[in-house]
Amino acid sequence: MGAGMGAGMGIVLGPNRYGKAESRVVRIVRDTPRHEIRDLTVSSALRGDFEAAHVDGDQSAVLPTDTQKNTAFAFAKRHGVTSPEDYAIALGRRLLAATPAATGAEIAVDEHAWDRIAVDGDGHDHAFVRRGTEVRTTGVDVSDDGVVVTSGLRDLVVLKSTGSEFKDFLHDDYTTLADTDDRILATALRATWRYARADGIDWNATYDAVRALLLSTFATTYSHALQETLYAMGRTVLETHEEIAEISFVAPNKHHFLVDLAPFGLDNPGEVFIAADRPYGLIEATVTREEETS
Ligand SMILES: O=c1[nH]c(=O)c2[nH]c(=O)[nH]c2[nH]1
Repeated sequence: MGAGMGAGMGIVLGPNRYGKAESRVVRIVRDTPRHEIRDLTVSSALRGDFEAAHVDGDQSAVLPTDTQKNTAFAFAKRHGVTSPEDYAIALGRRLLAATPAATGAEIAVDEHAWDRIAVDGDGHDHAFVRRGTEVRTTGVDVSDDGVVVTSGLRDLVVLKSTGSEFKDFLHDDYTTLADTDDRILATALRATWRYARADGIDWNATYDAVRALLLSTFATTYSHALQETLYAMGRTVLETHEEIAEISFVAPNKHHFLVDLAPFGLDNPGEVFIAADRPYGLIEATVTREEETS
């Protein structure tokens, strides 16, 4: 009963809980060249006797939601993520133990599944494709001039956990970004390619072949920038498919920021990242044949 609130009016605090929702925790295991990825959305909530925080504005029993978030990232390193269940139990126990007023800690973990990109029949060591997000697209223009087919895909989400750098870029007074020799490169690719003709094309086989080329080129090309990766993918497609006149890309740079775990006595050599939602870089490029531009 909240003595300090609604005194005499019969108003009391009902059920309540609080926590940090949807921390995007990405854990890379990189003890060997064959990396593993666990990609989690983690939410925590504490329940218990937090009446004083609501009724009296007294935060002394409240473990901040910011601390709950920090613990989620630190535990991705300290405890590791062998399964969402094991990680969630460890995190829940820790938050409960750290908060005397809590009687329960609820942890929800969504795991986003990644498959290794297949290159020559083998799963790549550090390049991954997100399971089940992509959409195949096509648009056709039919007129007296003929039929123009532009096909493609969107939301092909790919990530490489090494083999990507970004440095020696232009600096001005507002530049704060540090050079990096090793970063996560990830994007939700949108690619559209225009066919040079509409006759005699095996649409399904071509789609499968282009998709496979995009993936294998992403996986095997060392990246100096997303721009270079897009150009490499486009060039390979045009070199391999004479029936394709031009290919265009729209690629959000899905930033993964290394989490500073030093305050918790933990190093973080490229293992625990926060997957940022927005803002994101947006890189767009068309790769075409010389005759198309003249
Ligand atoms: O691949 C990249 N291209 C950029 O143009 C850019 N800009 C930036 O801040 N990071 C990156 N990464």
